[in-house]
Amino acid sequence: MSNIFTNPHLTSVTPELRDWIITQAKAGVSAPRALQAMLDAGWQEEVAMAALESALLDHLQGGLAHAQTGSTGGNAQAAAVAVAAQPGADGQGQGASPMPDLALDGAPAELDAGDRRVRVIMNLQKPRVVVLDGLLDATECAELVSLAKPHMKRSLTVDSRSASGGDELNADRTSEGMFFERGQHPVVAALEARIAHLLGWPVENGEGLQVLRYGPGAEYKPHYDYFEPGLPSTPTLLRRGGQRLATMLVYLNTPAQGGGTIFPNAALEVCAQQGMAVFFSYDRPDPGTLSLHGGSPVISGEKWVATKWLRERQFQ
Ligand SMILES: O=C(O)CCC(=O)C(=O)O
Ligand SMILES: [Fe+2]
Repeated sequence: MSNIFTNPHLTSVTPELRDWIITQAKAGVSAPRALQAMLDAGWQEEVAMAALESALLDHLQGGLAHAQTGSTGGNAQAAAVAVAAQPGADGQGQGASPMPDLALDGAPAELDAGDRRVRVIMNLQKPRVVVLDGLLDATECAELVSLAKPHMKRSLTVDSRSASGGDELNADRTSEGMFFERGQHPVVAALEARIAHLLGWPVENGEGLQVLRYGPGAEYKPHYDYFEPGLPSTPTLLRRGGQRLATMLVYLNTPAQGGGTIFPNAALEVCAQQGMAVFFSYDRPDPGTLSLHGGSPVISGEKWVATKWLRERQFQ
């Protein structure tokens, strides 16, 4: 099990480690807590301290000409506090970083998805949730289900206690699932291209499409899709393209009863209807985005969905 945190010879700050440290600071995680996560993951204290200090100071010097961090050897905790106090890091969503989003200025009834038009059903600002209709047609939904069916396995979630970011069975998630590679079939590629077109976000920044099946009683309890700062598994997960920023969930069938997607902070339930999709985004890995969501239990029938998670950078 080798990763950026367990290599005892690592003496320089990699871009992934730097991003992870800065993400921690922006999410309000204190420098001592970030340091502890690195120590827990097996880093030598001097190396971890140096990485923390240099990443935060570099970041401050690049983005914050007026930051008062003391001497050039100023301590990392002061730097972390200064970063966390910046606009966009305070839960107000003012960050300059681009986000995947839909072109909904002017309240259009339909959006261009490249090879088709999709209808806009609902547009909520906070949490950011948009419901679309017609992202897939019934034939495409059925094709995705039949391509996925032979490969379905009990869904796993990331084991947050493991620095390797391994998967584990989770009682909160009683669905079955599988992942396609990007572009693995024409119908997968078509959906990926539509999502990229609608959101202005490169296909390459998307994780492989995940298909889930829920039988009667199965559910996915409320959770966040972003990788929680400070957990041992997070640095490893962030290496593959940075944070998750948004989710596009497409309903591949219409369950007879139950199986909607709930957003408890908005008291909202999006009903699962074949071909419709719910998009939601989270501009920082923080509950303040109100992006808590879950798949409510299927009462009768079954539920099939496809999930596309969008990363900050190219997912590999
Ligand atoms: O099935 C649903 O409605 C939610 C699925 C979900 O939250 C996920 O795949 O991350
Ligand atoms: Fe989710």
